[in-house]
Amino acid sequence: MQFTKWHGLGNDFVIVNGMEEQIADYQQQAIAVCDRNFGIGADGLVMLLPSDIADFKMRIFNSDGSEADMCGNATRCVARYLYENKLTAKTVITLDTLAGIITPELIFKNGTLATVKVDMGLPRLKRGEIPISGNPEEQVISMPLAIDGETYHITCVSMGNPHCLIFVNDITKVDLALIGPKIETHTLFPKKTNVEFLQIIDRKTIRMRVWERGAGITKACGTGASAALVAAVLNGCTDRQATVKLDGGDLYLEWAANNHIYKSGPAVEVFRGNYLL
Ligand SMILES: N[C@@H](CCC[C@H](N)C(=O)O)C(=O)O
Repeated sequence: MQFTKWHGLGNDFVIVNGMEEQIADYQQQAIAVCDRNFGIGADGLVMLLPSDIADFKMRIFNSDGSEADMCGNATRCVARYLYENKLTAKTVITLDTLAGIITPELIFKNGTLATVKVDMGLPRLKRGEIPISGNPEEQVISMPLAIDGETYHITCVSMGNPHCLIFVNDITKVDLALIGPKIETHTLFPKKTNVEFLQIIDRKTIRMRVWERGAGITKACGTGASAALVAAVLNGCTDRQATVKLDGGDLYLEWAANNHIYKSGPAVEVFRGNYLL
């Protein structure tokens, strides 16, 4: 199986052109290739497939084999992969995902790729859309949640996939590996959730660390950074444009007047190879 290894701020993916490669079971393949000892090593497997409603279909599988609805960092990598491998000549590419049509745009300056800007679509705030148990019409903004004797104030946002965001005064004091899985698998979240801790630096800067559903601690999360901006605005902490500083680097976010979230950042190819099935 021919593959290419990419990352967006250290959130890394094995990208496979599913229009060329035949894979019997994507979930099993994701577990195998993502393994950092026995496989290629990645946070997720991205399959590129044909679509009737967009330029391409993107499917993303977490390292535990579960399929995710969307992946913000992967969309930037996929756009650059498609363009540089001449699978499209377009610089604005539509991707059919389980979260709807997502549109990355390659932005060049003086002939060199400067950034990839992604129209991440609309944030969804109702419990029923995220999903969170309880009244499906309600929003969850700074709701107290007690775990192991500690009370966290959670704000929940879907960017096609679920995010539970928690503001803290000092992010270095958060034991993400301990608390992340407890919130991910809490009974409030019927489809589990991604978990983000946020420290507000100023009205234009957020520091974020993430525990991802199905992948654990990762260096960055594009849907999570998008949800972080929404949560920060809803809690009155930042303006509608902010930099989200992740362990792997910075993403630039805007919650625009059309209510869409726009996210800009890098996409890097690391190596190509032939995986022996
Ligand atoms: N790293 C991604 C999100 C990947 C999917 C997530 N773990 C889920 O299960 O929802 C991003 O950059 O958005």
